[in-house]
Amino acid sequence: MPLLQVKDLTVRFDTAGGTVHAVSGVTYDLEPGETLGVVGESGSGKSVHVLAMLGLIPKPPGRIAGGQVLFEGRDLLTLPERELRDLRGKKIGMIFQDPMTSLNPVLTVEAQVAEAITSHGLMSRSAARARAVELLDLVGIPEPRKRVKQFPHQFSGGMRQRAMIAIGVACEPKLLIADEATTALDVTVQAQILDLMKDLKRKLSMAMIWITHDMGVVAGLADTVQVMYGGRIMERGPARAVFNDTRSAYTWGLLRSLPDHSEGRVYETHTPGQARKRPRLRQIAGAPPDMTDPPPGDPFAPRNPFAISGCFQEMPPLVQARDAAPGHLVAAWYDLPKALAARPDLAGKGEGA
Ligand SMILES: Nc1ncnc2c1ncn2[C@@H]1O[C@H](COP(=O)(O)OP(=O)(O)OP(=O)(O)O)[C@@H](O)[C@H]1O
Repeated sequence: MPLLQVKDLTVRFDTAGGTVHAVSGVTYDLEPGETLGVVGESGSGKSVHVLAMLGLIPKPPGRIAGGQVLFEGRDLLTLPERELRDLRGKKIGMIFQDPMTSLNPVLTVEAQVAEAITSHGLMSRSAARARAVELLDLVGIPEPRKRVKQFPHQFSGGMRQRAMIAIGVACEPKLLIADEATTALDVTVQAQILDLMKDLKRKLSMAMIWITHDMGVVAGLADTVQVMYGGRIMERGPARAVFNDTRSAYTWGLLRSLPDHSEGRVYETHTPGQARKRPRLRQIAGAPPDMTDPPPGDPFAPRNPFAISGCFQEMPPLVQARDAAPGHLVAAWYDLPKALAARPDLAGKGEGA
């Protein structure tokens, strides 16, 4: 049985400027131990979709307009707040970049890690303090016995993020959700944290949802990649399939606009028949959509060089892509491999478009 089943999750924000269609009909399953990378530009609904399932969106202006989120078979959207609060941090760990939910500057790291455990009644205070040292060791903080007595300002940015991860995994959750958890870190530290996460995933056999705007970050970490745009899933599938046999023009655009530091990572950005050499970096032309009362159709259509007339009329369903790996889904009226074959100027061999 899947650990998490998200069914038709739809979230709206009722604002003075109109209704924001933040998340529309998001549907997917997450298996125990699976790592899902959720990727998309700012405003694509990545954060809101997880905040909504955890009962953390402000209501109002937010509201769940439909759907179910089954975690171990129980619908999180109808769970009493007290039970949901207990689940958060215990069975579902969270690491957010948001400073509001990050470390408390006036408490020692020990107090904060121990609190994450004792607040769920899992251990006595003294046992939790001993566990805090083990957890710092687990996340690769040197001299954990000494470090645990220190305050967050005595830690470097990377070490602080490791401490946040220690808190996120303190109760050995079944699911860890990380939202832009490495975005503020420099590239070297980011790579170290990603290695740590791969290691932890194995040791704790937990499932992960890793949210990022950077395709490069999920390469090598995620089993499954889910690309979101305009509050919808545009493409989803085994990571290798999404990177190497891309079917959504939006994913293709994201892969072409990877920053320089992603060069040399483990994936190749090509579709069959395309040159293997990475094209020169190009931003996706155009601006993200205004999600207030969006027009019908595929939200990416106005920015999509391969859009056909149907893209402007009706949102395509998310379905198995033709001749693709099992479970490789795409929402597109156009056929990207064919469209790229017909537009060698866009497929690119390192020349600018
Ligand atoms: N409190 C709010 N009131 C109104 N609109 C909101 C609110 N929170 C989020 N939204 C809107 O919901 C949409 C989805 O936002 P979301 O934060 O999920 O995007 P994201 O893909 O996670 O981007 P980012 O990485 O910038 O957080 C956006 O259009 C955003 O403006």
